[in-house]
Amino acid sequence: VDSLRKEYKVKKGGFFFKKNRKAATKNISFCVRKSEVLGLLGPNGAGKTTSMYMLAGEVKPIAGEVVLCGNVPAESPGILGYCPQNNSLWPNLTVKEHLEIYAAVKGMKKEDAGVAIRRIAEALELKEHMGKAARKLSLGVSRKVCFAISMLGNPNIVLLDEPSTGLDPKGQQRLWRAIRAAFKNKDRGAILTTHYMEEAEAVCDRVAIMVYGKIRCIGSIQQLKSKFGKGYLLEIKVKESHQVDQIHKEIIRIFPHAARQDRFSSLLVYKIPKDNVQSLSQAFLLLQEAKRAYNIEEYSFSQSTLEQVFIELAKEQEKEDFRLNNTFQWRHLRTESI
Ligand SMILES: Nc1ncnc2c1ncn2[C@@H]1O[C@H](COP(=O)(O)OP(=O)(O)OP(=O)(O)O)[C@@H](O)[C@H]1O
Repeated sequence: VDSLRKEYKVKKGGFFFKKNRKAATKNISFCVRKSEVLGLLGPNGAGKTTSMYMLAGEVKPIAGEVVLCGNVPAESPGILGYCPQNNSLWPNLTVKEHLEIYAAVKGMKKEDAGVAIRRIAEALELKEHMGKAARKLSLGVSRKVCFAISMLGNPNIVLLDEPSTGLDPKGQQRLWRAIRAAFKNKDRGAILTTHYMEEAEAVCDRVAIMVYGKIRCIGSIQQLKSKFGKGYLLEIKVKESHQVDQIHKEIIRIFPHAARQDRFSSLLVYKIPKDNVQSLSQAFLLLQEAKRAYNIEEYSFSQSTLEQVFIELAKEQEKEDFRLNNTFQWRHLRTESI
């Protein structure tokens, strides 16, 4: 994906903005490797769905280029599978009919289609729903059907726009297993948008975080945590509450800029800035010594979670929204006063 840009016309309060176009994606570029699931994360309005629409060919970009498998046309059968955010199913057709129609559209032979449909129905626990009309399906089952349709015919590239929305935890786990199995060590790749950090951690090999129409960062989850995580989280479970003050002093001695977060009599929680930790082995050595010296029940010392990284980066979009909204109100007021 090379420098993909999309702008929409903006209309607010019944009239157009002075600059009446808003960029939903600002020249985004990235690539998806074979056997990789690339996660596209971002706050609401960051431009994920617009990106998916452009990749699927539903929306025309104003600039940029998408190259699929060495520039094979997207409409070639077997190239692209797409699970859009909305469950676009025919209300009166059954699940089986949906799968058979899409298999035929994708050019699958009838025997191959039968085998593939049985296999995917089993993997996603869809068997008992095969004869039901789409309008009678729950949101979660409809979602699974859309995913199944996108995977039919083993496409080389699959676009999954929030595939697990509406699924219960067990259904999510099943779907994640199916996604992993479909792409791991296979000659194909996927782009998956999600609001669930757990989903990104479970299925994505790399993650791109979009903020305000731009790809703010891209890399493996570990790389993003190391680069954008603000530090570490230390949680200490205290056995003898009279020792809290001494333990606190010891923690400040080990990590001089540790910031205490919560105040419970038996739990101490600290945020530790990165530069207070020269080496992880040294930090664990000192914490082990403190554990023995103060009879600490247990402690955990962990890196920022993907969620914390996401929240930090998403703040940039909030700031930008605030700035734009205020500019707009100011213009609005001026227009009204004229
Ligand atoms: N048809 C449209 N007309 C005008 N503006 C649009 C249109 N579709 C999207 N936008 C705007 O483009 C920006 C990106 O929207 P998009 O739906 O791609 O974000 P998103 O990251 O998918 O959000 P969400 O997580 O809520 O699905 C937003 O500011 C949105 O308001």
